[in-house]
Amino acid sequence: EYVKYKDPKQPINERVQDLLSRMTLEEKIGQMSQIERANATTEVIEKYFVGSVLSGGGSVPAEKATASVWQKMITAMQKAALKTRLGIPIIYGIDAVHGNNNVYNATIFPHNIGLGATRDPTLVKRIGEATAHEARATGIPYTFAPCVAVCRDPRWGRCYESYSEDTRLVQLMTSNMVTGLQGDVPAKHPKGVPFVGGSKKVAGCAKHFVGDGGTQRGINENNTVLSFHDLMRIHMPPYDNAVIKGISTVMISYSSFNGVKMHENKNLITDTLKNKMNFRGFVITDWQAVDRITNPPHQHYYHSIQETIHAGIDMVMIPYDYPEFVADLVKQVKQGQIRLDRVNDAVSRILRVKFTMGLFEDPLPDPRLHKELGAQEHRAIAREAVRKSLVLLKNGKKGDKQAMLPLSKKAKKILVAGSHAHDLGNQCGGWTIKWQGESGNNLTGVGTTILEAIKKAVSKNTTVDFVERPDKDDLAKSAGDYEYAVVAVGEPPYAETAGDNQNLTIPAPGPEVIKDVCGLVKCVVLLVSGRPLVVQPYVDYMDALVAAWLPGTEGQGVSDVLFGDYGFTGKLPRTWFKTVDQLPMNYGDKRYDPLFPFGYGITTKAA
Ligand SMILES: OC[C@@H]1[C@@H](O)[C@H](O)[C@@H](O)c2nc(-c3ccccc3)cn21
Repeated sequence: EYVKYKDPKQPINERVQDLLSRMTLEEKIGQMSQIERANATTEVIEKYFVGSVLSGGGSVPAEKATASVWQKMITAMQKAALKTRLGIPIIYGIDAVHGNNNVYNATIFPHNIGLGATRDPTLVKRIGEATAHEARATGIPYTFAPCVAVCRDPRWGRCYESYSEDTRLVQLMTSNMVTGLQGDVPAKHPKGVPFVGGSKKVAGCAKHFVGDGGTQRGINENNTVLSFHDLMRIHMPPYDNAVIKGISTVMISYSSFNGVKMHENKNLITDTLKNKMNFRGFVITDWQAVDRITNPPHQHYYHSIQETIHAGIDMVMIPYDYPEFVADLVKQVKQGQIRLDRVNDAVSRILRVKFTMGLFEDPLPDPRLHKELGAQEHRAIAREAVRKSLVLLKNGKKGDKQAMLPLSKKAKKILVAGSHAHDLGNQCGGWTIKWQGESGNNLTGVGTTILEAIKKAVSKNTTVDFVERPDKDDLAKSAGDYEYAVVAVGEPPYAETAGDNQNLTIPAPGPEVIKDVCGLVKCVVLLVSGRPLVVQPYVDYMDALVAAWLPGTEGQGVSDVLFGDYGFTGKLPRTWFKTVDQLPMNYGDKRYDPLFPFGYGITTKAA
């Protein structure tokens, strides 16, 4: 018999209403549930009418799983969903935040702070497009990106996930990343209605709503204390850009605004984002965030469900305790403690996204896209992004006859030193294969370290010595042999609270390596970090200093610029402080005394 919601020629709102009218309460609440891959068996998907499955950071079907292994897993889950009474497809989500970064052999792009340094919106759009293709290569139609945080304090462990401290720069990059991931919204597309342009694009997620980058002292998930005016001036504008570009989903922040947990902030989620800004996609929680609005977590869980659903949450990321969530929510609706029209609104929004993105017509992964994973053209875009993200902060000492950079490719002998010279894990940072990332070279698959890139760039007659931690006395004997040294040091990989840091010093033995090597050999220091660090005490030792941020797998982007095939064009996306006791200190503050100001960057021409 004719089933309206299955007819793609019907208007989306009519398909939504028709399907909603056929659903039981259990089927509705199943759609509101997002569970973790590890327990998303076909039985669970069928029994709970699960609406969404996610890979938490590092959650993969198998170590070094190929694109086809990913697709097989998702296909099995999807077929289970399609077997349910109404055949509503699941939407599978993952954190593809700098490429499809959980996946072995994926192209790993620079993290957002580096993209902010490029000041190149069309590049960011192309990165979004490439990321969408690499996600679809693994059968994944939904990414929890872009993070549109405006990081106001680099002590925050997630500052590298923020494009900038400057709201307008974040807005510019947000518009372009959303468009790259989801596709260009058609002309006259109504503001706020979600849009995904077909099966090579993915649904995006603007996160973490709102003020995640404004917490006190940068403490992750903590309290953002601001006037409402300043919250709307500094942290809200990127969400308006995302909504205008048809963002499909918005993820709520663990943090609080003036002491109110964002996950139960009805005024901001419903009154502001949904009603005033007309966001028509779905609002999703962060991981176990309903549990975590209380301390200790999961206290009064029954009540927390009521508070968060009433605040405007539509989909709940309940990786493990979905049975309790579903039972509690069904009970509260049946007893009238949670209104059915709130549930209907949530489910309508979820269905609207699934219909819009064509999930009902195209529910299954497309094996023809396997080759998109780690494709050379994506690596070329990533390499371009690395080139444009590098910020040159010093280029020669006072009185030098000539600048230090670009380096000569024809030097007889050079030294490469430091913990970040030959370490892909350090180069990629957090959210890489594993949630926290990991130092070392056996994680990401295809990639080029800074050392490997340097070796490829120099002439075949150049000897390249790599000593990760040179001994000062040994070096003193051989220093004269080296025309110059490249010292790559910085931060180990980290994610979220593990990255919170109140002193922001360069981790040992970085400072010692800088002093030892640069004290004996002309040196350029590459700082590989998720944010500005304390460098003032060491700058005088250096002949040149480059902020490289977290460049990802395409290390040749670094050598391209070091050796002058391309000029330096990057500009600081955030203020470089002198000392941490100045923090928070942002461009535009009355008291502004940086080592290097927001927007600073020495430019050079290609040699
Ligand atoms: O990976 C899903 C989301 C991600 O999109 C969010 O940006 C991030 O805040 C986040 N933290 C956890 C997470 C935190 C602690 C333990 C386990 C998982 C999970 N997630």
